[in-house]
Amino acid sequence: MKTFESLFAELSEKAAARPSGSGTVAQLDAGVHAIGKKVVEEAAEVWMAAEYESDAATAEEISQLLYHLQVLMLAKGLTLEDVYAHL
Ligand SMILES: N=c1c2ncn([C@@H]3O[C@H](COP(=O)(O)OP(=O)(O)OP(=O)(O)O)[C@@H](O)[C@H]3O)c2ncn1[C@@H]1O[C@H](COP(=O)(O)O)[C@@H](O)[C@H]1O
Repeated sequence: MKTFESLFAELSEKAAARPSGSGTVAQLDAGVHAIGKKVVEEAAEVWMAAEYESDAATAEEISQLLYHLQVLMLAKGLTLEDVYAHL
């Protein structure tokens, strides 16, 4: 099963290799402003799913929020350690 760490490693490789067709590369090219909007959008979807949808739907929305947070980390050059230092 994919984990937060393994997804971050995968996305870091995509950012470096820039394979064609990667949504992550497209997001990074769109920039911090666009990625930030996706983070806010996904956060709202998490909230709505938690209040009105199933646990499974909520878990899926949370996974999407985590993905977009990782894309934002990459766009800003932040590492897992930078974030974990504050946990
Ligand atoms: N885990 C994810 C992931 N979660 C969410 N998303 C993106 O976030 C979007 C979810 O947004 P919504 O459900 O709100 O759908 P949407 O509004 O129609 O989406 P958009 O039109 O905004 O793209 C999806 O369409 C994906 O583009 C993800 N995109 C990629 N990954 C994983 O990231 C890795 C690298 O992906 P690529 O860079 O695309 O190769 C792979 O392992 C993927 O499984």
